[in-house]
Amino acid sequence: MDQQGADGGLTSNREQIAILDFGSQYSHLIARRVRELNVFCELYSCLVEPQVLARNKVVGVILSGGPHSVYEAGSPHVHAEVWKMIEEKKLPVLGICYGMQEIAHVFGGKVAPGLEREYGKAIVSHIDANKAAGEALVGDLPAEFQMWMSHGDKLHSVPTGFVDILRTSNSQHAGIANPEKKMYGLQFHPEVTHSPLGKDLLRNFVVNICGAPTNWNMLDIADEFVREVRERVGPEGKVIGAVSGGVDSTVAAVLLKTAIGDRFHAILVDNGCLRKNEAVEVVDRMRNKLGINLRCVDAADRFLGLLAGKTEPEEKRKIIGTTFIDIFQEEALKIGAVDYLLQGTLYPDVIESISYKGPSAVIKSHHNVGGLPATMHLKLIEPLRELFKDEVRTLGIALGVEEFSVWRHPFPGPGLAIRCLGELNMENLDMLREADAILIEELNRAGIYREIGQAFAVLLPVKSVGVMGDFRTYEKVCAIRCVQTTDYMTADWYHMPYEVLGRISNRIINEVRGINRVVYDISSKPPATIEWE
Ligand SMILES: Nc1ncnc2c1ncn2[C@@H]1O[C@H](COP(=O)(O)OP(=O)(O)OP(=O)(O)O)[C@@H](O)[C@H]1O
Ligand SMILES: O=c1[nH]c(=O)c2[nH+]cn([C@@H]3O[C@H](COP(=O)(O)O)[C@@H](O)[C@H]3O)c2[nH]1
Ligand SMILES: NC(=O)CC[C@H](N)C(=O)O
Ligand SMILES: [Mg+2]
Repeated sequence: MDQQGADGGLTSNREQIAILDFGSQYSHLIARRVRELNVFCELYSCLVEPQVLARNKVVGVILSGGPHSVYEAGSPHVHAEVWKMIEEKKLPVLGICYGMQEIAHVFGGKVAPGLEREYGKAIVSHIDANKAAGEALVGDLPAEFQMWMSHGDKLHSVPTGFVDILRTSNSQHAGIANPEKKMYGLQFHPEVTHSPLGKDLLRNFVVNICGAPTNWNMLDIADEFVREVRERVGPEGKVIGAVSGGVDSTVAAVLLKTAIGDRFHAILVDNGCLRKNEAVEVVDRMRNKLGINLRCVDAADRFLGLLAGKTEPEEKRKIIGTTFIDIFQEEALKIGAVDYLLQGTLYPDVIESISYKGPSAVIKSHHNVGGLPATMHLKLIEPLRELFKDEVRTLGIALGVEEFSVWRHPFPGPGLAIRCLGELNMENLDMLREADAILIEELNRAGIYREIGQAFAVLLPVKSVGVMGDFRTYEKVCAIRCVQTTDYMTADWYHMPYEVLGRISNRIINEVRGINRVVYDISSKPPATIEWE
């Protein structure tokens, strides 16, 4: 299990590939690709201190791309002590784009602006005279292959001890190698899907050249976690956990229950902003299907009382966030002698706070992980801290969590409070609950629920005129939002078949009193966000 050190660095006891992030938009993708090879890796800031890396069992290093130019004053560079460590431990290094330019910069090559910027597909071929030098990295790739480029700077001469191994029509230096030092550089991005053989190339580096173990597999992780929790909590210790019925907290709860049985107390808070029948269904599923000791705290009136008259999205979130924690602490006191709190933090949450770019601007307050109040004395248990969302899903399946829970779309903690725009009241929330239930039912009926990353209805604080059965109506507008996404950081609107859209619209207008118009949201993220508030 990862632990956060005093200097903010992580410590893990697994052999790993360290990815140093120079701020590329693809850095997370490098991590994803390496994980898909069943190899454990972690993302670090490119400015990582040597002692942070030294605490981990690093078997190889990947330098990511980045927006800067190595020759500019103030551009980021790997710590000299880290380079020293790499050389002393003879760690293999793969530099990608800026990463290759960094290798060139450090080892005496020349990097300068190219005549043409190069974005998009490029055909890469081997440099036959240096075949032996590139053998370990690209020896098994065909004579020509397609890779994705995204750069403006270029290598004008190779660094000392390196030779060119790959070229494109635009550059003699598309790939460089120093096989003695096991150091390689690539001008292109093997991590993106537009580089079809990129995964083979990465496998050659991490598995063959670095010798990283390919044992990152979800069942082993589960066993390891269960052992660690038993040790940490001891034979008597109790743990409480906030469990929403979403995939993250469900998988985390199953792990805790396996580790300590009924000494794990799961709590579902009904904040009045859950979906139709949700509290009843989650309790039923958790207790009866998964055997988890879960209690529902009905706090709908308390939340709605505090939210009355509030319309500003961030204010709504803050009220809900703090009230969740208040309830949690009250429940911990009732149970008594609870030392630990289970959280469903995922790896992307951790990455956000360590990336080179630093924590991004706060768009929505949920992005602030670790915003727990100082008055909270519970110690954290975060079993999913090393995992990406799809790894959590794989783990859920391996642990026998039913498909329904595993594939559920994410549902935000503040729930319908941020989908009922403007002022909240029970009448509007009930309207939204009905519309949302119809939407989800129709997506399931059409067999397209799993094609969509997230789907929901939004109740707009807008009225429009309609005509129903010869009467004038003046009622609310409901927006439907369906997006396709893998990481929820970017998203495209889902191109929903017209017949399904038609059925959803008809049913909502006919069946939900108070709504007389349905519109479909066709905004991507960015510039929109997934939620409306
Ligand atoms: N109604 C709730 N009752 C108790 N805990 C909750 C509730 N809603 C959210 N939480 C807590 O907040 C955490 C973050 O919520 P989040 O929605 O990101 O995760 P999730 O609900 O587990 O999964 P998903 O992202 O798939 O919805 C949850 O893991 C859970 O611990
Ligand atoms: O637990 C949460 N608390 C929140 O306050 C919150 N706001 C957004 N989300 C979820 O985050 C993902 C990205 O959403 P946005 O594009 O709207 O930022 C989407 O999956 C959103 O549903 C939240 N989750
Ligand atoms: N994608 C990158 O890493 C770009 C690196 C550098 N800024 C260039 O334009 O060449
Ligand atoms: Mg949720």
